[in-house]
Amino acid sequence: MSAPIFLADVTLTHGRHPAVHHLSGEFAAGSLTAIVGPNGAGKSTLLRAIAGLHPAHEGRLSARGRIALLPQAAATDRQFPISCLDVVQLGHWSRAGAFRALRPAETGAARDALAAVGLEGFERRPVGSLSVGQFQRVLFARLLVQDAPVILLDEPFNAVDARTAADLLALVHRWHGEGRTILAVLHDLDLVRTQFPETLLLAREPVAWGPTGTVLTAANRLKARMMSEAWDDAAEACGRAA
Ligand SMILES: Nc1ncnc2c1ncn2[C@@H]1O[C@H](COP(=O)(O)OP(=O)(O)OP(=O)(O)O)[C@@H](O)[C@H]1O
Repeated sequence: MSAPIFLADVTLTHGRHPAVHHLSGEFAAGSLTAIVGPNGAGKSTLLRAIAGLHPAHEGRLSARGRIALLPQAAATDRQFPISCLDVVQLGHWSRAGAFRALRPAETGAARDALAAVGLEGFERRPVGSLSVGQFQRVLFARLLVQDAPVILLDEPFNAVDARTAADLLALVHRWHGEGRTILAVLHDLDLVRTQFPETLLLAREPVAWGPTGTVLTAANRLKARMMSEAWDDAAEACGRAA
């Protein structure tokens, strides 16, 4: 089976400023990959590009099939008055469209998803009233409803307690067992070592990509740190080609 996500010499920029340089490779179907690297390494930008939310400045990025993205919690505004059930039901939109009413089975699936993340009885609660961990559970319920073959998670376990992280990680493993392709941006390297078979170490340029044990070596991590210390945030794209 061909890879659902394929990148050939991809460069991503914000305005003229580079965020990801010259990334080539593929995420194989059914793979479970951690994306790690220093702050500002381009990890979120890469996920958004794969999700089709950020165009490639150079190179070719192809992503096949439906893709579900869990954005970083800090990027999510939940001050508007919307219930947990409504947020989860938004997961149906890519298939139902914005204009037809949801079928009873779809509402049922959203209720089941809330129950599956431990939030039975939270259907009518406004999301603004939830704790950080409870809201992250709601977003995972929305991913369950999206039922996408490719799932992108941006720092999914940030600021959640150990029990919530364990429950959400179990869902990630369930999705992996179902053959979905999963990419997760993570900072906890112990978690990556024990739970994620593949890793991409990014420092705007790729440092290493492959089996986690071969990527997270001391030498590669030092290289990533040195590359991040050498960043010139005012640089124009694209340094290597210039
Ligand atoms: N909307 C934006 N406009 C301008 N520059 C941006 C924007 N978003 C990100 N950048 C810049 O692009 C670079 C990569 O940012 P990105 O958020 O992808 O990094 P990251 O690896 O996800 O970082 P972190 O671990 O801190 O979340 C950074 O220098 C950042 O300042």
